[in-house]
Amino acid sequence: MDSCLVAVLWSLVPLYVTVCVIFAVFADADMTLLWASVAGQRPERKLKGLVVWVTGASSGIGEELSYQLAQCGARLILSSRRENELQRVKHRCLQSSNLQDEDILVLPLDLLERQSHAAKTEAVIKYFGQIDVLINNGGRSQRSLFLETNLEVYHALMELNFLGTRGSGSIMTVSSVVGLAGAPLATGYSASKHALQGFFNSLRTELTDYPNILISTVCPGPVQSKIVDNAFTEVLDKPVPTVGSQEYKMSTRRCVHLMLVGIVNGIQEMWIAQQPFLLFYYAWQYTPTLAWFLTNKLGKKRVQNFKAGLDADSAYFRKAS
Ligand SMILES: NC(=O)c1ccc[n+]([C@@H]2O[C@H](COP(=O)([O-])OP(=O)(O)OC[C@H]3O[C@@H](n4cnc5c(N)ncnc54)[C@H](O)[C@@H]3O)[C@@H](O)[C@H]2O)c1
Repeated sequence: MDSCLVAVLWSLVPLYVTVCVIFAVFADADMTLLWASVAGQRPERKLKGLVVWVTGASSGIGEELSYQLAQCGARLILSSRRENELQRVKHRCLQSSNLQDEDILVLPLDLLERQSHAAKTEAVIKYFGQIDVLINNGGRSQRSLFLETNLEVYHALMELNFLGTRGSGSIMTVSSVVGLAGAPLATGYSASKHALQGFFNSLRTELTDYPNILISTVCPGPVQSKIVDNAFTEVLDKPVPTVGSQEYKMSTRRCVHLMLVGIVNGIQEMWIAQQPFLLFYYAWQYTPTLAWFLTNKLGKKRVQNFKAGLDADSAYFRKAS
């Protein structure tokens, strides 16, 4: 190789190392999504007037999605099981945006009652005449050890997170980091998210003749929400005994902003997480042996903490006492 070219390449090494260090410390999403958030289409320009259906709109990520979509001028269908909570979210959407009452349809829906979904969809089409974006966000997590968990819990997780989430149209589906990797205490949850990834990754390719249909999958790491309060345990309807502070997790606002950037820029898979979780995604993708080493080390602590009665999430990096 020409010695001049070698010298130029060597001179670029510090720049490359600096970029990598900055990414490793500050990045909270994959590079495509971060680039789109800096140089891509703006959600407030692209979402105005679109009809967007959000499931799981009564709390956490879905609630924040509703507020940011309303501020972008999207017309909304808000769905989850509790109508009073949806009315509360609608009220706040109207207060914080220029939308009118008729721009937001509150449509209570149980994702487990699949026989009702066709009628609900017809109701939306009758009301708005179209659905531009469906955001499959509703779901529940899990905090229990496989050996202690009833089969009904696994059935419920697949019914809700996977089967309750199928649909048609332009679809954004909220998966998880555990849709790409595994995590102890979440065997059924992780399986349901892997099923989602497999289903939508296959469907996306089947629909390549329809380039206007975007099938997009979001894989968030830990995000502030009610997810731990609402998680399944080893027995159906038994609440999680210890829910620690969620404050160390990524803010819901930031996660949702990146999700909207992703959808308006046509990004098919989005990784959204603070460090060190984001680096973990890359480790799983490019260095599985290292990823397994880390998973086994951290996962062991997570199980020990859980068995000691600590909140498995906030105690993740602490030793059981
Ligand atoms: N918060 C996180 O750390 C995190 C990380 C990765 C993925 N996710 C995913 O994000 C999505 C939203 O979760 P969240 O963190 O906002 O939790 P959350 O518990 O605050 O919100 C979940 C929403 O889903 C709804 N829901 C649950 N069961 C339902 C049912 N049977 N029918 C209709 N609606 C139902 C709830 O009412 C609520 O509105 C979920 O799919 C979750 O798996 C969350």
